[in-house]
Amino acid sequence: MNAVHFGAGNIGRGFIGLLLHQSGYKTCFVDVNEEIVDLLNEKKQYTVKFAEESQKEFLVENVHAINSIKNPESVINAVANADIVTAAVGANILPLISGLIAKGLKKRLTQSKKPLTIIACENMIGGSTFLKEKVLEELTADEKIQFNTYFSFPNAAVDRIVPNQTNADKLAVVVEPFYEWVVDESEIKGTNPPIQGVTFVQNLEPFIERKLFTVNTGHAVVAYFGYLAGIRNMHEALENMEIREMIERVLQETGRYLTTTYSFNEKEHAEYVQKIINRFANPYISDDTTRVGRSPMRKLKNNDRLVRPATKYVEMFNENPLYLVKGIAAALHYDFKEDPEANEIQTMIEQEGIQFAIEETTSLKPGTDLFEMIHEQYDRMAISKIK
Ligand SMILES: NC(=O)c1ccc[n+]([C@@H]2O[C@H](COP(=O)([O-])OP(=O)(O)OC[C@H]3O[C@@H](n4cnc5c(N)ncnc54)[C@H](O)[C@@H]3O)[C@@H](O)[C@H]2O)c1
Ligand SMILES: O=P(O)(O)OC[C@@H](O)[C@@H](O)[C@H](O)[C@H](O)CO
Repeated sequence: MNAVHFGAGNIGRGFIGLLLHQSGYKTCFVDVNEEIVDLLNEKKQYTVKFAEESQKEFLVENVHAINSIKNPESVINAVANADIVTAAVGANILPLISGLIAKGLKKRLTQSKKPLTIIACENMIGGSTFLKEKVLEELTADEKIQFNTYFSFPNAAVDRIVPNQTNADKLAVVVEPFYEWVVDESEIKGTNPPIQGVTFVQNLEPFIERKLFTVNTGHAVVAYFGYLAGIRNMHEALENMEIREMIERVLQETGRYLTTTYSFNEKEHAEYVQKIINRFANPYISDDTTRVGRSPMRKLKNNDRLVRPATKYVEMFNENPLYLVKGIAAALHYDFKEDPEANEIQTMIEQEGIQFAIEETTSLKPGTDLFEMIHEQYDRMAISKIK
């Protein structure tokens, strides 16, 4: 079986690539990073090591790679002949890979009518649907009908902490042992792709919201408060008692929303939360607050990990979630110079003011309680010691 995976980065190699290999696929990685592409083609294998006492190691074999800038035709052929297509490139990059996927799928239809599943493994709600929309933009009305008959883009939730890598071996990846990959099977045409370790569900919404609004909301809040306190490492941030309290409170707010909306039992959810906080504190992983806080514009969007649970909380309980609001204000203060989106927000605040920046980043409207609270917390943080 042949897999094509876009994005040979941390999650691509350390999570998706490993599971595809363990399921018997030969994986073709597609990437724009010349060094990684060349190394994959030279070695045809790499190692994945667990960040735990045992340091268990796995060898991922039968891999190669295509540089999509230099060899777009090869990518088109690979997609045309694939048994599964996956991606973990980042939400903002999906529109950049959609053109090649569309061309690959068009070519596939000229040679076979075999169904194909394409899964975007990004931290976002509706990642595969978004990729599908971008692919459909490349098609005629007739082609769209054919695509809808043969190709599935099921949404997915993926969970495994893979920090930025600092290994001498550039292909090796250190990952936490925990993982969860949940795929919406209600969208799949034909049979579910055989991937070991994937949980197929009929309704993904509870799973993606639970993951994004617990793991990623908690992670983001620790990262932004850690950064503002001058801390560069996620462990150290969690050792700070104020930040520890902040994450517990934020996850109580998202937990209240999640357990009220879905059938998660409160006790089990509390255990899920504690497990996640322990994962963040895994001493065998060294993760940067600036990796976890990366791309604050994306993280502040109204359908992402901070603003969406906050708006849902207000809608559901008619109360304001103070700690989520503090997390949003901290994200607006995040000024890491090497992060283009952080710079964009800081420039916007300097040139247009904080009101404009809140509206532009979160799409919330001035005058609403949530908007005014974010503004107030932002101002408080600006004069408090933390900044
Ligand atoms: N790292 C984690 O802990 C983790 C966990 C779950 C989900 N995710 C999600 O997985 C996705 C990838 O994250 P990551 O941490 O692996 O990032 P990463 O930066 O390590 O990997 C992204 C890869 O995509 C490649 N890329 C960029 N533009 C491309 C293009 N046009 N075509 C093909 N490849 C391209 C990059 O060169 C890089 O190798 C993100 O959406 C992230 O939110 C990450
Ligand atoms: O990848 P992002 O930028 O959406 O979020 C940063 C981290 O929270 C994220 O990568 C986690 O490590 C991951 O989602 C764990 O499953």
